[in-house]
Amino acid sequence: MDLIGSDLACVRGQREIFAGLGFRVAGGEALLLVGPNGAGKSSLLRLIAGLVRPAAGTLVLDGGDPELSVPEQAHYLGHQDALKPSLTVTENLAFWIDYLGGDRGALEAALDAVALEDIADLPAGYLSAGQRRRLSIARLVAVARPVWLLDEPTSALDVASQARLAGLMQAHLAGGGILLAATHGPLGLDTARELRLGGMA
Ligand SMILES: Nc1ncnc2c1ncn2[C@@H]1O[C@H](COP(=O)(O)OP(=O)(O)OP(=O)(O)O)[C@@H](O)[C@H]1O
Repeated sequence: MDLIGSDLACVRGQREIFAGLGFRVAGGEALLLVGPNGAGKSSLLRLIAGLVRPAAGTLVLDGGDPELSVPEQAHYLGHQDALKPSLTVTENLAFWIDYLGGDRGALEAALDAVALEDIADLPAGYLSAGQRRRLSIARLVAVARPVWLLDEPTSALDVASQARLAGLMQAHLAGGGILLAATHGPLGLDTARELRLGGMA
């Protein structure tokens, strides 16, 4: 399986963020999007996730499910945690599993994977920033999708949680998954390639 972007261009607010951008990421590979603030790392992830329309270019998941779009085969972890504060940890994850067409039987193991099982009954509104992020990460574990799009996934995570996330990313790659992550620092992946985006500092 290969995620292939060709000649992609992105325009936001009538300003060209990037143009002529190409990349290919194979199953089992990670591509780190690096570059200064405003370079377009988040924009590229949002474009692949189907949240921003490309001004030009094509994006295909070669070897993916031809019945599904690229966004339907991708998990997008953005800056917003997309949780309902009045619902518990378990209820939030159950919502996401249903929404993403997953199996609720995967819920408990996913909470364990992000070490939230002890606060499973707490409303999400009471969670710390790092706990909220871990709950968002749990949906990637609960519902299998071949492409992970992660925007600064370690933000708010403590050292133990960063190591746990690194383990989850490595397992995803070992299973043939594709990973693209925007980051300003190391993510604990030894073999990741980098795509450097330009732009204003
Ligand atoms: N909705 C929007 N409307 C107009 N311009 C936008 C919009 N969203 C982002 N931009 C602009 O697009 C450019 C790229 O932003 P983006 O968030 O993709 O950068 P980034 O590389 O992820 O930056 P950072 O490292 O700060 O997260 C910035 O100049 C930003 O101001």
